[in-house]
Amino acid sequence: MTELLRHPNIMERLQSELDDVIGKERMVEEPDLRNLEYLQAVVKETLRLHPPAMLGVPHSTTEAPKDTISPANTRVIVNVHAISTDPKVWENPLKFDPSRFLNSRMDVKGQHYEILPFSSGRRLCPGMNLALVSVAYTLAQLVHACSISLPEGLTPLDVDVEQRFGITVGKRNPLNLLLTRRLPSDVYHKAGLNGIGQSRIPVDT
Ligand code: HEM
Repeated sequence: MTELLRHPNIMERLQSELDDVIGKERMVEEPDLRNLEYLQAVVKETLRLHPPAMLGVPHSTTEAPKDTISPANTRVIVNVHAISTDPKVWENPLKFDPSRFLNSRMDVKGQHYEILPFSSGRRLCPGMNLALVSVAYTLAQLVHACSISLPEGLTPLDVDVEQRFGITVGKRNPLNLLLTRRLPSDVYHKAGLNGIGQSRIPVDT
């Protein structure tokens, strides 16, 4: 959400994909996710530039792996963030640009070693599929059902980007947003979301 507020053109493109694919007469549903190519690209680009587990979980070798110089019992910590922002692999690596994942086979599921937000191999995150669906679904519903803007007087350049480092990385300070309805009232009513109106909601993502 922070990157979308910093890049209004990307927010607009995402919103227009949602309007094209879903329309404005109903909410996003889970089966829609596979038809939202740009949304999936936004999720992948977020995991590339802001992997929640910047440093993977430490592992150690039980025996010396073939063709490597590490002896047995070497502790290995993969720098996930360094891999997915490596300038030898990624053009403009620090730029938030979801379109780099359009028409690309590159995925985040541990098959492409250029981007490993869920790690890879037998200790791959077992919550990966749940996480990918939950993040895409939540983002799609928010962006489709709400116009999301900054509090009055703030510009995209003012959006706070400070991070809090720990086992996982998150935002240091909550994001202040203004959410307003953008679909006809009966759509919220049918979804049981009558409470959505015009309010400031801190979002910690
Ligand atoms: C965007 C969200 C998530 C990211 C980026 C993420 C990433 C990771 C990473 C990098 C690891 C370390 C893998 C390794 O040992 O090399 C991991 C492990 C793990 N994750 Fe996730 N995860 C996410 C969401 C979830 C969810 C939703 C669940 C459960 C519902 C989950 C459950 C686990 C568990 C149980 C492990 C330990 C697996 C093991 O040691 O074998 N994760 N995750």
